Amino acid sequence: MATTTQLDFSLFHSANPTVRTSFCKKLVTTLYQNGFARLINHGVVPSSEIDKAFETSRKFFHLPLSQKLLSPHPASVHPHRGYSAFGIENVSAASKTFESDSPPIPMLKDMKESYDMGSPLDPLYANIWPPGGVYDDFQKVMERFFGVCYRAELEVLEALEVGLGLGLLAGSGNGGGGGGGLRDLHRDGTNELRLTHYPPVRVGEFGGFGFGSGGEDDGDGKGNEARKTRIAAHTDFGSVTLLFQDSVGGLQAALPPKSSNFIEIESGNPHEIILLVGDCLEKLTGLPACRHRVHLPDALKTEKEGEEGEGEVDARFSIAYFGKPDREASLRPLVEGLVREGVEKYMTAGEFQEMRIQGTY
Ligand SMILES: O=C(O)CCC(=O)C(=O)O
Ligand SMILES: [Fe+2]
Repeated sequence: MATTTQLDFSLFHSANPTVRTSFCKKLVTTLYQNGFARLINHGVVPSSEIDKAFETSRKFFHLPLSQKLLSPHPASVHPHRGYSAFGIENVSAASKTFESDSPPIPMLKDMKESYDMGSPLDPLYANIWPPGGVYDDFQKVMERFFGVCYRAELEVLEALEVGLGLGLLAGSGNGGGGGGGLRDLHRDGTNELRLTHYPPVRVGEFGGFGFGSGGEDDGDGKGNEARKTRIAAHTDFGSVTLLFQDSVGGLQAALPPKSSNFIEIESGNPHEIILLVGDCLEKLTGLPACRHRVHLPDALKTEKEGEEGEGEVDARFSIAYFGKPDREASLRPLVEGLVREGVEKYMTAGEFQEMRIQGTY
């Protein structure tokens, strides 16, 4: 199994400026090389809050389907809020419509159910909570966790500013003058949080391992019914994703970042923050967006030598916090070398996200 390095985020809080700066540079180098980083000792999202969020998520998904459907994700793409039952969202469909330099992504059905929420202060979209009596603590716990993650996001963005040498003119934004900090573009907190539950599944149901009728890498788009995964390969739309996972495994990232070679991002423990570079951060800084998926864990791949892949992969729970630039923020690169000559107007983050989300459902 590949091993991916953990970075000690407590060094960012060091009183010694040299230690702090060198940590930030290491973070940036790691993200340039991998598109993701594993942060430990961060303290910024307390372990007790993470445990509580996972416990709440488990309780929510264990409710009867009829109860979960009382806070349904609308049939349209907006608002991206509420509960999506097993088989509703198909991430590879969205990824296919997006023009990128990544290899084409064959159609795979996602085996998951999820619950999405946004900022309680979002002026555009309200959250869709379970009605009274269904799960009364849910909203309180999730809103609190959302706030904690936003504070963590701002710290991560600050570390990136230091590591990239940005933000020297912090406060100026990036409205054409250049040189503003990343945090200036993330003031509204119009971010999203997603709880995901991947039910237990037989090993043989996964596509792409030479049994069943999978075959993820042939990409002919046929026989979709048989091609299943937990979540198909994609990049996240925003700037930084803070991901928390349990110990089941199967989260995989393309390494090198734009390739189709996937390595497993091991589950250290649920308190680790897995930091993924998203599309907007790539546009702003040139750090490569992390193409990732959740598939058959490496530890179970030996089963492909077995009879019919009859073993079972445990249920998996994850929590993803998607930090995004403000809707009005321009995606003009903050790194001057990336600014394209002749381009006068860059898309706003809101316009870009809209383009990406169309086709997800
Ligand atoms: O479940 C995971 O670990 C990843 C989820 C994910 O990539 C997403 O929801 O965008
Ligand atoms: Fe993702």
